[in-house]
Amino acid sequence: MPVQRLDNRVVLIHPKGATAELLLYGATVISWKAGSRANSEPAERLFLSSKALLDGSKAVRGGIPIVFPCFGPPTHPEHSRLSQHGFARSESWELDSTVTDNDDGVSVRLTLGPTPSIIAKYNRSFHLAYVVTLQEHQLSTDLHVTNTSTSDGLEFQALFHNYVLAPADEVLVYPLQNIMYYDKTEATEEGRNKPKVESRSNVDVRKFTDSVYEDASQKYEVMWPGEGVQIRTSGLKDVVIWNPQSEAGSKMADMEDGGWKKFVCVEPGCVRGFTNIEPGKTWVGQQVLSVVLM
Ligand SMILES: O=P(O)(O)OC[C@H]1O[C@H](O)[C@H](O)[C@@H](O)[C@@H]1O
Repeated sequence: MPVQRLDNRVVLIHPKGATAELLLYGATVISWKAGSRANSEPAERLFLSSKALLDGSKAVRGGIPIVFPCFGPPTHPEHSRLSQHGFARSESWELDSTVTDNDDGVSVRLTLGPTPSIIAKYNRSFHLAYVVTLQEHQLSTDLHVTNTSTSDGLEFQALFHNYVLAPADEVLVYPLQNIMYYDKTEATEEGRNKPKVESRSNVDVRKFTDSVYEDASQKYEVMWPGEGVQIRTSGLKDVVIWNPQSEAGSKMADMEDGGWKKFVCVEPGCVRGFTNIEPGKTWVGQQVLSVVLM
C-alpha cells in the first residue's frame, strides 16, 4: 500500500523506495527518506529531536511544522489569543484523501477547519488544505488557505519550518547575498527591527542564527560536503534561517543534547507583514524539497 493510515499518522511509500511520514497532529512531516545518486538507499533528510513529543501534547521539535496564521509571537490583533507560530502545528488535522498514487508520485491531502478549540482562540472563517507529495528524490508541500467568509478579508502569515538534517558546522545556504534581513538574535527591539543586508555569498549557522530574509530568491541551495537539498518555493516571498546553537538550544526541553549540531532550519514563508485573502478566495504557498543528486 503506497499510502498507509496508521493510528495517528500517515505513511507515504514511493515505488522506488522513498518514504515520508506525517503525523495528523499538526500535519507535521516527521520523516522524509530518499536516496541520492551516490547512494540509492533511502536516507533520512529531516532532523527530528529524540526528545520531540509525538503524542499531540506539544508542537513537534523537528520535521516540517506548519506555521499559521502568525509567525513568532502574535502581533496582529486577530491573533492575540494564539501562541507562538499559531495553531496549525498543534491541532489534529483530518486525512481527506489520496490525491495521486502512481509511479511518478504519491500524494495525500489533509484538512483543517475551525474546530471548537480553534474557534475559542481564533474566530475567523478559514479552511486549510495541505497536500504532501512524495517522488523518488523529492518532497513537495502545498498549503492552501481559503477565506470562507463572504464579507471579510483574512490576514495571515504562513511558513514551512523545515528542519533540514545537515551538519550545522559545515552547511551553507545560498543565494541570500544582498537580501535585506532582520536579525532576531539582536539583544534589543531596536536592533531586531533594524534591517541588515546580507553580505555573505554563503550563509553558515556556526553561531546562533535567527534571520528573517525579506523578499528572498525563493530558491535555496542547502549544501554540505558531498550532499545537499534544494528548496524551491512559490507564493512564499520570505525565508528564515535558524539554528539555536547551544546558546538557545540547550534551554529547549524537547531539544536533544547537541541536537543543534544536526540541522539547519530553512523556513520559506510569508512572514514580513501580512498576506490578505479576499472573501471566498484561496491562497497557495508551495515548496519542493529535492535531494541534490551528486
Ligand atoms: O520553539 P519554536 O516555537 O518551535 O520556534 C523555533 C524558532 O522558529 C523560528 O525559526 C523563529 O525564527 C525562531 O525565533 C524560533 O525560535
